[in-house]
Amino acid sequence: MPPITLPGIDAYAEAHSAPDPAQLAGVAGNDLGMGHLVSGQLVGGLLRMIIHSLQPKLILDIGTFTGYSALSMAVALPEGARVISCEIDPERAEVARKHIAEAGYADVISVRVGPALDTIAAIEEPLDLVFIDADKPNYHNYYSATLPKLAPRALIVCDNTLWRGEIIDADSTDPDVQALRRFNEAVAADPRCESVMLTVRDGVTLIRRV
Ligand SMILES: C[S@@+](CC[C@H](N)C(=O)[O-])C[C@H]1O[C@@H](n2cnc3c(N)ncnc32)[C@H](O)[C@@H]1O
Repeated sequence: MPPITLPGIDAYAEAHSAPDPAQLAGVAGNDLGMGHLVSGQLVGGLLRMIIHSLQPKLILDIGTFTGYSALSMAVALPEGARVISCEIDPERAEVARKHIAEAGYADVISVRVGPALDTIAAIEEPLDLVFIDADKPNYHNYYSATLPKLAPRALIVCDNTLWRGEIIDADSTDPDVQALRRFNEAVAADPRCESVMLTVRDGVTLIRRV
């Protein structure tokens, strides 16, 4: 993925940030030949910083893929806390379950196979942290479905909200760009929340309910 920052800046930031925890070795999507889909070291580190402060009990990870984001967060969780991770593709879910079991987190992370919106609808406990990183046309649906379920100090973290910088290309006809643009505009205009869009890697938006 081409960076949205100056050439070399992401590599510099990665070199001067905590490395991926050892439990993530081999989880970065390469076994499925799609390493570019994982959220990566900087986003994983940002999520762990949030978790250390927030001390969440329940995290929702929307978009499991190989389990990289779920494991990135699980390693920082306090005792007794859990991650529910949503994946529509059964093959990817199996790969993720294998990685999660090998890392010793099978009791902490539950991978739910099926459309994430169905998984979200079945969750009754308050969500302390939500990481949205699945199909872009559903970002607004994931936001709408999780907002009413948030615990008082919860955060929603959304990946890829600047989409390789193409988000500001007014001529883009890419359906993902158009969906992300509609999502970004809706969040910025929603009086129920406060948000900040960070130019980290591919764009990361943090949202809290006010
Ligand atoms: C970008 S990848 C997730 C990467 C992961 N969060 C990480 O950091 O390693 C997006 C994943 O969302 C899954 N996905 C797409 N549509 C979905 C849906 N409707 N419900 C659940 N998962 C979905 C895809 O199969 C894919 O594995």
